[in-house]
Amino acid sequence: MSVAREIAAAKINLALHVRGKLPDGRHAIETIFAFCIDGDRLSAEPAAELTLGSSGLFSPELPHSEDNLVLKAARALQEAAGANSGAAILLEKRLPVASGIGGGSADAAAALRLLTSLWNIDPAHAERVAPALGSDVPACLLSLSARGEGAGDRLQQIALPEVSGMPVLLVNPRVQLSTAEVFARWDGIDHGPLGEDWRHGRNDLQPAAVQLAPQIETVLAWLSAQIGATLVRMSGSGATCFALFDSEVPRDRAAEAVPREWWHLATSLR
Ligand SMILES: C[C@@](CO)(OP(=O)(O)O)[C@H](O)COP(=O)(O)OP(=O)(O)OC[C@H]1O[C@@H](n2ccc(N)nc2=O)[C@H](O)[C@@H]1O
Ligand SMILES: Nc1ncnc2c1ncn2[C@@H]1O[C@H](COP(=O)(O)OP(=O)(O)O)[C@@H](O)[C@H]1O
Repeated sequence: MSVAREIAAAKINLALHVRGKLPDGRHAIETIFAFCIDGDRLSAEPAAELTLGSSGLFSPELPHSEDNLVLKAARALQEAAGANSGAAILLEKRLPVASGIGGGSADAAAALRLLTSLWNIDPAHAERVAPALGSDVPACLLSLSARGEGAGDRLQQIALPEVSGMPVLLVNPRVQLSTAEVFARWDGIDHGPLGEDWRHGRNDLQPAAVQLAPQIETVLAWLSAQIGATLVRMSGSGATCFALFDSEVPRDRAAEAVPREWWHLATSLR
């Protein structure tokens, strides 16, 4: 039987500026999305019903399968396309849950791509259902570098030759942070737009995330002290932080030295 496979690529926000509030209560952001070559892994094969199984280090931390964004995405797509086929989906959960690197959004987007191909339906259905599944889902559906505005779902694809293929180290102090709680603690001050060069940008959610998880400052300081780290920042609403490197050797050396109680992933950007 044919098995379809997809990577739910880990997302990082190279910069994330919060500019204000939107009428729907969410926040207006300006961000640069970049994607790693690694992430969660999804596979699916045709079946009469829609089912989800999971494996992987972070599988025990996933919500009950009906609340899982993978099944929510699958049901939304089924409805939009009027498809009555099912699928047996498997999720290998390798990325920490609620960690600022896409997580559920990347899985939902990967499920949309996977089922679009398995059910042989128009990809426009996936694009239509993506925004309601989460502000980050349209970016994750694309999984290519992009500038995001609005709630993060108004996208403009951009080439980022300066980081394409660049080695990156992701580190999480093993604390889950709720995106809603972090946004709720944003100081309400517009610290200015994200200009042309994201390297001069910031992550405006960092102070709010640090209030909830002070360990983030320890991770940022640790990454900044690593030889060869050229830029260190927190991703999304945290608590995962990343360091960019010019080559793999110093990234791997840093990866080997990551304290054992933290999670890390040595990878590179697409
Ligand atoms: C902060 C970002 C940056 O890329 O990433 P993560 O930390 O989740 O990875 C995203 O904007 C997160 O997108 P996503 O994870 O899809 O969030 P959603 O499910 O849409 O929203 C969860 C909650 O976060 C808040 N939220 C989200 C997006 C936004 N622009 N403003 C908000 O205030 C709202 O309280 C919302 O109810
Ligand atoms: N497949 C999934 N992977 C991770 N989280 C999921 C998944 N499905 C649902 N969730 C829920 O979504 C929340 C993670 O969302 P969010 O905080 O936006 O994560 P992140 O910051 O990693 O993007 C978690 O609280 C989790 O309960």
